[in-house]
Amino acid sequence: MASMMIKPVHLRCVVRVCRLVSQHRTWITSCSDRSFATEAEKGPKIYTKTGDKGFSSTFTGERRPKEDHIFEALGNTDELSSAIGLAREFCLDKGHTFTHQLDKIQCILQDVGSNIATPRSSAREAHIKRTKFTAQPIADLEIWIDELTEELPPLTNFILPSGGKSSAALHLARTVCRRTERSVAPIVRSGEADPDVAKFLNRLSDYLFTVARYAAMKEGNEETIYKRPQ
Ligand SMILES: Nc1ncnc2c1ncn2[C@@H]1O[C@H](COP(=O)(O)OP(=O)(O)OP(=O)(O)O)[C@@H](O)[C@H]1O
Repeated sequence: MASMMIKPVHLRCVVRVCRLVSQHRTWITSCSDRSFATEAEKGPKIYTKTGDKGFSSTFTGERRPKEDHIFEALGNTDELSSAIGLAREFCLDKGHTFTHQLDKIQCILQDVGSNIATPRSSAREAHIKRTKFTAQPIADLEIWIDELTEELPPLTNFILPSGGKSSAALHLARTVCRRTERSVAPIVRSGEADPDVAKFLNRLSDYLFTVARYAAMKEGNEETIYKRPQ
């Protein structure tokens, strides 16, 4: 989860590093051997050990157990972005033209994480302003779904996740998206996260289904059709 968002602890580290830099500035500028990097030059360590006892922090500074529904949803969002990242690599290998959409979605998922990590009940006005989730990404997904669907043959059968590596990886990302949606739903229902986050995830699984079919079609791969076993 370290790459998921800028944590409060990172902000604290930035402050600490700035202080260290100013304390050591005289030494740094007078040092002739620049290959001897100070802690301040290297930046804060990725591990703070503050999570070792099974508790972690929300963006609002609350300490909660790691099995809390907030961290569950954050973990799922992180996994979703990773699944899309892997699918994107397969799609890039095949020269697909929609990979910029996957890039954008991965960035939006960072915003989804920030919104989830900021429970409204403990958030100050500044937190809410900074982590507000807008409706625009939902509209973007709808435009992309409609454009891709126009090129696809109509769906007449149940299809199974298949159709080549790009397509199958996009289907896998779709299923992680649905798990993410399931874990976010109770958080939104309790008023702790923005309802547009849930809408975005709901639309994203439709987008991933559509783009998976599109990838299979563009690569000339057959999708496996469900057949009732005889
Ligand atoms: N297991 C987890 N799953 C999902 N989200 C997590 C998990 N652990 C922490 N988080 C969230 O992700 C942020 C970054 O994770 P990180 O692993 O750096 O936290 P930590 O375990 O509390 O700290 P550290 O790893 O430095 O001891 C945390 O501030 C918290 O909001």
